[in-house]
Amino acid sequence: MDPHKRPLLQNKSRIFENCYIYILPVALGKKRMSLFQTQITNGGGICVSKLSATKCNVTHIVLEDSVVKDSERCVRLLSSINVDTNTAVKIVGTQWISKCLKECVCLDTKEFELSVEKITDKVNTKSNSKPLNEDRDPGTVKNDVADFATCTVEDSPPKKLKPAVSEEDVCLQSSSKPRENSECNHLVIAELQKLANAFRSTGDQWRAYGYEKAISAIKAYGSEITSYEEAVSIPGVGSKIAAKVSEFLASGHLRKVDEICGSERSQVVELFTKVWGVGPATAQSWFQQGFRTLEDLKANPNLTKQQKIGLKHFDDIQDRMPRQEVEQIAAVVETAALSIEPKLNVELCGSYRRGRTTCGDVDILITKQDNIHTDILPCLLQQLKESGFVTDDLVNIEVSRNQKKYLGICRLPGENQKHRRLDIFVVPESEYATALMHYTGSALFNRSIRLVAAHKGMSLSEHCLLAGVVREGKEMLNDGYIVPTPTEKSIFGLLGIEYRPPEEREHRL
Ligand SMILES: Nc1ccn([C@H]2C[C@H](O)[C@@H](COP(=O)(O)OP(=O)(O)OP(=O)(O)O)O2)c(=O)n1
Ligand SMILES: [Mn+2]
Repeated sequence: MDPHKRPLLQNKSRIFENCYIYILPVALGKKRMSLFQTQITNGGGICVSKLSATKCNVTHIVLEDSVVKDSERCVRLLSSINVDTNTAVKIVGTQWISKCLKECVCLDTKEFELSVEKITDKVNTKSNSKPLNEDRDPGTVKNDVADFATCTVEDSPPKKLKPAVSEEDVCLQSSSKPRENSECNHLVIAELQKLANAFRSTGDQWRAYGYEKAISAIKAYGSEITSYEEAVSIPGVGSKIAAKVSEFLASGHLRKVDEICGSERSQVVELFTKVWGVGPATAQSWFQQGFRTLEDLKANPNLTKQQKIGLKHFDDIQDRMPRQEVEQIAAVVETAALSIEPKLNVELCGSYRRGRTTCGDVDILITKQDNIHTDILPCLLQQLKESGFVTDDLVNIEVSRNQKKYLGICRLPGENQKHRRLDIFVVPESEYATALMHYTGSALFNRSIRLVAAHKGMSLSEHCLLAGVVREGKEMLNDGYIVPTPTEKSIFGLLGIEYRPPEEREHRL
């Protein structure tokens, strides 16, 4: 499925309307449980947390897929909750929810259902042909239901469970081994990242984007992925990448990584594209010409000015800096800017504003009030170069409509300081919020929020938010009109989505 065409959660219709769903927490981790609950609620359904109190309303009981497949275990678990076989309650696997979400409809449960007759038969056989729960002391049944069915994932496991629930089930409820969980996801992510990098360096941006989106989604998901179904249920992970996750879970290995990343060519091309100013085509042609190492490249007479700078500071630029250093660099720029014009607003954006502990560069947004007519950026750069702080220009001042942008390299004064990438953006007051949002990112978040805007007949850029935009395919039939956006919150409001603080913009919407 085209990832751009996948409906966003916010746009999902009320697919679970009239569904009263109880999810059995067994074998579901906290994160997964809450993900399902959120998705059901967003889809207009009701999550029933206490089966005992509302059982007459429950339309669906959802069990983890592995549990549904193990009928013996189902018998044990269901006999400990008060399942009334005479009601039309459907007992389904979690895959039902995943598929409904994926296809945006409330699918028929047949394919995912556990037949109640089948269970009743089994239970009856086990309990000497007596109907479910009939041979049990009503008090015991009540306690089972209270102990088990009211146990939400936040609760600690019931202290004393009746024999109907095994020790194993109790352990699974608390989603054990969180350290191993994240380790396993990290390993999968590392393999997928290799593929993303390889695709990017060969110029296959579309595929690289697909992998990066999936990586971001897996990071956001958090709990251990244990199956293909679970992987594919994560919004942002398509069937092909879910199959890779599943291959890795089964073998600890991805054949595609060997195939794509194993060759000398791919390793060299990937290294070359890390040099600032080098794209996939250039990197490939250098490989073709026989260059293999960064040392080799220094002897290449065809390097551009930017590539020479990128090569000279390669190690420093690759290194991510701590937040404190970002603050020190920003302070130097702010002091210089305010010495030129005290009314300027200087703000840090990029990964720093999103709260990342390390940053690849320093992104500084300077907002200039309409009554300031000084051409700030050239004056600022002159000052920063005279003091020796800015050491190299990568791109001289670029003008885009009302905004100006500078990309370069700087270094803090003092011993052992590294060269760092510095970006400065100067924007007018009217474009402040859209620019702040754009340069805060992340790039993935920006893409997804722009997509939301497009779905609503709007267009969002670093310059402005346009409404009344009419598109036919990629063509703009009507450019629309600018809607004032004084703050970031106003942008979220106009797009009809809940405000997200910068720390929550690491992943797509
Ligand atoms: N292709 C891109 C590149 C950038 N940006 C926006 C979002 C980024 O967050 C912001 C700054 O770009 P950076 O490359 O500096 O990225 P970050 O600051 O997010 O990360 P890093 O720590 O690597 O600098 O610009 C974008 O929307 N699309
Ligand atoms: Mn940055």
